[in-house]
Amino acid sequence: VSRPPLRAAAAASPGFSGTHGSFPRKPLVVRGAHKQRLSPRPGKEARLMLPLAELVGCSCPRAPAPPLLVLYWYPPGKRRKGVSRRRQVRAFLAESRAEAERWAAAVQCLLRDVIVTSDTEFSRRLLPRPRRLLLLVNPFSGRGQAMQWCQTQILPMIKEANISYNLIQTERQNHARELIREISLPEWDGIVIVSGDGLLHEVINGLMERPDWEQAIKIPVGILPCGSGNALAGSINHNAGYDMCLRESLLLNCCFLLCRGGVRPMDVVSVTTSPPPSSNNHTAPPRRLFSFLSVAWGFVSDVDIESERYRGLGSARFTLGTLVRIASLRSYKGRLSFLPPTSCTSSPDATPPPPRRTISRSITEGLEGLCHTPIHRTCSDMGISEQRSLRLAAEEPVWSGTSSESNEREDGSLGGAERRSPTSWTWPVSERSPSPLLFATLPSPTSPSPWTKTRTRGQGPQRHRQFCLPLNLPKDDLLPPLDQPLPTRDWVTIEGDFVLVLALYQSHLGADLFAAPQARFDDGLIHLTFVRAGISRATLLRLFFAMERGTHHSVSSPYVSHVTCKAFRLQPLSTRGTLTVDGELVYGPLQAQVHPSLARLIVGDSGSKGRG
Ligand SMILES: Nc1ncnc2c1ncn2[C@@H]1O[C@H](COP(=O)(O)OP(=O)(O)OP(=O)(O)O)[C@@H](O)[C@H]1O
Repeated sequence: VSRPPLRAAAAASPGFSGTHGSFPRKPLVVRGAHKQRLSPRPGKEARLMLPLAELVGCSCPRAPAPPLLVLYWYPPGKRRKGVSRRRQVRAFLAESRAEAERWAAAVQCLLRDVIVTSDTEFSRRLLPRPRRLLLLVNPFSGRGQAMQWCQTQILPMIKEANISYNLIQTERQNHARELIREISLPEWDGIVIVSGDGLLHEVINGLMERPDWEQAIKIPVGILPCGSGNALAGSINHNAGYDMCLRESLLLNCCFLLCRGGVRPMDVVSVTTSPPPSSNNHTAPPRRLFSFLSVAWGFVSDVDIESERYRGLGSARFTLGTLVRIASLRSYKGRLSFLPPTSCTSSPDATPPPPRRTISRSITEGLEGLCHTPIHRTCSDMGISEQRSLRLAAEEPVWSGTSSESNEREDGSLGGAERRSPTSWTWPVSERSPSPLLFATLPSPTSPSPWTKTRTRGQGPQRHRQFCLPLNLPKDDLLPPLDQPLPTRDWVTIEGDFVLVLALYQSHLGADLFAAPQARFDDGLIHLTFVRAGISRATLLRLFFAMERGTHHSVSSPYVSHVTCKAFRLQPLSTRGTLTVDGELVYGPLQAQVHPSLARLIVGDSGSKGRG
């Protein structure tokens, strides 16, 4: 197309289709752009609608290129479910460079939600500054394709969306966590991990370990899935209304949503775990961490940890791990207590309650009477201080995007060394303690070579070393301390042999495991599924197959229960079975409470078929 529609750009926004009211200054709601051939070809439609919801960005190539407006579209694949989006580039020749730039400004205003009216004069001045993202890449996540996918899929799309970025490869376990504790956050509009869910767990905990955690945890976080489970990415994909998909298709969907940039509140669950049994220090206090995904005990966590050895299979490792574990089905003795949502009143943290009475009714009897939720009987400038956790920038590749700079700072105000040195536990004497920080354990600094795939995941807190938690962290006001009994009122307790206990707060447990269909990012609920010993292998298998479609709540079994709660406590009563938080190994007993909407998640905008 060689002349209009670009020629018409001087007027309001011709060429864009949308709705607006009769009052001329009412904000326009623009749905897309019409493309029309000046000389229609026989058999082809002259007019084509390019929906704004599929547009990622635009550019105007500099001279000596002709005055072009280039639009980047990523329409979803249509032929088969789960087929990747396809990149489409459409270039339009304008009459002058100024006109092309005015069109580019108009497109970007619409993409960045700048309010426009029918008499808006589009120009670059209306635009907010480009977004700046910090990308943290775990090169060993999943099948080790994260860097390759960065180059082939992620970075090109991010550049097309006019987003600037810095990219850092993590070198070892807890690298991202240390980095996040120290960077200057105002430099960034978001922190995006290019990895599996484990790296986001580090980022959330790094944010909560900062003295300024209250602001820090509000920085939007995003995920570009390169792991083998990709639970959060599956939830984001589902939330956008897209069909379930895996691998590159899922990555492209998530990258597209990231470029669109809408943010939603996300619940965070505070989890208090026990020190490792091997810990020499018997007086070691419980460890507190923050979780965005799940707590799992028994079957699910065993599969997660044991299937590490099949990592080369990608997400199929969980299928194989599930089959292996079903073949040698185990049960685990324990006690599970939970607080249903209707009965939440604050705060047992004053005087400890009298000893708890275990509810000894059969599980379905007892729970159906007590629970609100029906039990389905049927079943830096990174701002990084120069400590910067031990040689970050010098040795690892750091790429800068369109307008970002590598602006490392000299000031080490949050100096990590003092915080890393203590080797014993110290609790503040009182709330008025001069130190704003409390020392706790953190995984050992011993770092495996970044270039060998020695994954420390799953080796547990034995490797932990010291880290600091701010004193003013949000209180778990529904829970007494871990070593004290729970209130008798309102709590439901089940004791016996379990096959699994799964507490989930996202809709997906893996990209293809729709394990909590009712869950929303900010519903303020923990979705608990527990399966008691006695279930047959066939029913368990059916349960997992049904989970792929989210229909497992209709699998009929008296051994399977689904409830929601605000807090729970889990006490393993035998040494069997692993316990994981967001896929990372921890030790029980543990307890957890949801903190609604504490964090913010990049989920894409309403331009996609958003849910809720
Ligand atoms: N360079 C690295 N070398 C070794 N471990 C790393 C490195 N970078 C990060 N890690 C650790 O690897 C752990 C697992 O990473 P992550 O969950 O992101 O990927 P994954 O395990 O492949 O994904 P999934 O959980 O979906 O299987 C993280 O907890 C992180 O601490």
